[in-house]
Amino acid sequence: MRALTSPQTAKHASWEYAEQHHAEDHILEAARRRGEDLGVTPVSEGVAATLTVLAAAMGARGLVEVGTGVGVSGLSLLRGAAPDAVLTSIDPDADHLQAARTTFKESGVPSARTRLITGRAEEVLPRLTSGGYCLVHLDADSPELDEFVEQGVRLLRPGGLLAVNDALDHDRLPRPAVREESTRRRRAVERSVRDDERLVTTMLGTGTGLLVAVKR
Ligand SMILES: C[S@@+](CC[C@H](N)C(=O)[O-])C[C@H]1O[C@@H](n2cnc3c(N)ncnc32)[C@H](O)[C@@H]1O
Repeated sequence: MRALTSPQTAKHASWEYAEQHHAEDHILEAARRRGEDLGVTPVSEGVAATLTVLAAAMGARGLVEVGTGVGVSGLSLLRGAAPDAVLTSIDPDADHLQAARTTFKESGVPSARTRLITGRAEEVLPRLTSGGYCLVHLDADSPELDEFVEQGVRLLRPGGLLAVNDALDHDRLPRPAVREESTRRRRAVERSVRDDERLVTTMLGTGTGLLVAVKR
């Protein structure tokens, strides 16, 4: 009997189903609408849910994020983290940070649990304490992505977790013919994380790829 759907179509349907496994509440929906207004693409629903689960599994207390955006990923991290966890999140765009503040406020996150820093990660990350954090999330496309990864590993305590969103560069990374700068950058990051003996890593297919690594 002929298959009704191609393997690719079936695979895509499974991915879409998995993305929506966790229905989002009205607070994250409102944050996503603010993202549309500002031209910010928040992490996907599947990535948001994965970040919550990872933060919960670790009982994360100190978290660092590059690319606050409208706060979808930040709130998702805090929802999984320990009740006294503090999220340090960095973004150079004041409008994005304001939108994220609204997201945190609407969710009832006390302001003491977020440290929102207006700045570029390449300037801010080197000032943060080595080994002082449980989880580092990177979600900003930058020519300095490899440096953010190196800084992220430096910031993690042993057992800490690094997560890099959009690690498959909008699904372009698996196509060898694609040689966009952003794709090359992510290929290099994937290789360096995989080859780094300090790390245990895997690539999750959620969203457009979530590269995760634990520091030994
Ligand atoms: C894809 S959005 C982040 C979305 C956010 N994680 C969320 O879920 O709402 C990328 C963000 O990275 C910020 N960004 C760009 N360059 C940056 C840099 N060098 N350091 C820190 N953030 C940067 C942008 O201003 C933008 O808000």
